[in-house]
Amino acid sequence: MSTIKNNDLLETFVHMYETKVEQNKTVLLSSVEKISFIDPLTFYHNGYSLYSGERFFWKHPQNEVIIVGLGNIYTIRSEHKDHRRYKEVDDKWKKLLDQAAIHNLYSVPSIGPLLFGGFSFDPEQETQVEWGNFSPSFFYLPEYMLTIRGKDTFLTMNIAMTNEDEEKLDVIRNVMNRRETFLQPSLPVNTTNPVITGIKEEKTDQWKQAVNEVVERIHSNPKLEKVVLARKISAEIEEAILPENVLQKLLDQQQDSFIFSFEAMDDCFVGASPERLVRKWGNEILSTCLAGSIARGKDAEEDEKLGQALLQDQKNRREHQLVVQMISEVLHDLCEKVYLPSSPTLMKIRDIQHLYTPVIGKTNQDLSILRFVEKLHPTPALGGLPTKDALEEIRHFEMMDRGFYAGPIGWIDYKGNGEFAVAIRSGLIRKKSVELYAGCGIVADSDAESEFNETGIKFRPMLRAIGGTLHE
Ligand SMILES: C=C(O[C@H]1C=CC=C(C(=O)O)[C@@H]1O)C(=O)O
Ligand SMILES: [Mg+2]
Repeated sequence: MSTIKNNDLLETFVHMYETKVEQNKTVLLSSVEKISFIDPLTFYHNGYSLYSGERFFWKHPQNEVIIVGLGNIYTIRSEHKDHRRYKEVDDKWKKLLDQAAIHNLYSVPSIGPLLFGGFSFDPEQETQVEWGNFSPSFFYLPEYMLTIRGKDTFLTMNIAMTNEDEEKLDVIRNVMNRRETFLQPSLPVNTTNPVITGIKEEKTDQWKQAVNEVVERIHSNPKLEKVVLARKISAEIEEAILPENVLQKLLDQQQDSFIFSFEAMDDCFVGASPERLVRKWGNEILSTCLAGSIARGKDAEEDEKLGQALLQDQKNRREHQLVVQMISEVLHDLCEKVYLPSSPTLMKIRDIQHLYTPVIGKTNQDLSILRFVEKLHPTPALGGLPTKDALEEIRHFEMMDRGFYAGPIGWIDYKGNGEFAVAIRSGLIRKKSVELYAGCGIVADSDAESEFNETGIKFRPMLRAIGGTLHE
């Protein structure tokens, strides 16, 4: 199946090791092979018994790339609770890459050593128990990684070795031999629905009251323009739910979204987000403004009417415009050229339609994607405007820890290419419970009841994927 013969691969690894090793340092060895196609969810599932709690999944909305990681051979965290967390992750990643020997004959993004993970929405927020397994800035490098790009399938193997590892050849051989286990066509993933024994949401009236209060504060504080408030619902499940089951449903039902999972010990953060924070590919930057929402119609005619109504609705246009303003300012600061359409179009996904404006920039190649993440997060589609004031309102009114919900989630490869989605339409699977999150942009003319309904629609993709419904 693989294009590299095992003996050659072993020799390559040993040679790479010998050229890089220094006393007591971790050496990263990485090799990329082109392999025959394997279904990405099968690969994910094949990693269950050895790597449960250390797997990730990523699918681009147009299937441009699918990346699946198994095993965690190197974790990168930052304890900083401010903007320094982005640079710290970047520095640690570059430092590890300085010690890497990479065998890769293909010049496509998202193969070879690649860091996957994300940042919590608000590092100043105290971590609540449900997010205990997710450090607020948390990335890892997988041992095995499948990348599918168009017709090409690649397998990356990463080995982290220190000079103290005694049986170096054995370490390398073991990693090489194990790879076949993950490339087997396995039994199909069990797709039975979990039995949901209860869905609860605390304090819905209090949430609507908070919307009214935020509206008042926007009226009384001329500086404050927008605050995004989120709700959380918890579903209790009879038996532990497998991330691959949820991913399978999301792949079937949410084809136009980024589909992701990120496992941390017993827990898994999973979602289907329509919103890109930023993509960097060479020196090209793409960010997207997504804010302003309306339901889908029952038929094409009603759908079209609703879409037109959304395009013309002043409240939603304002919600959207504040995001465009912020994202285009950031791109103007960091890019040499910026292309911004003059008005939004519609993005229609299964349950909802949004106002959508892409922003394209050309930057200096040396600028890290994490610099863009730092400057863009949180956009006013998740935080508000001005950012600092909005975050204070969120801390005060939401009374919960968003954890990774609405934070940046994605990947960076060793060449600096990468993509981050905004982790909305998402949930945290924890053994027998799932926490789901959904938010909405509150502006001066928001109405609590319709914001409540809008978040209700935003819960649907994840609720459907775990087999539940929300009775409103
Ligand atoms: C915060 C969320 O959605 C954002 C993205 C698109 C539209 C939004 C809105 O219309 O309010 C939100 O800003 C969420 O889904 O949890
Ligand atoms: Mg909205």
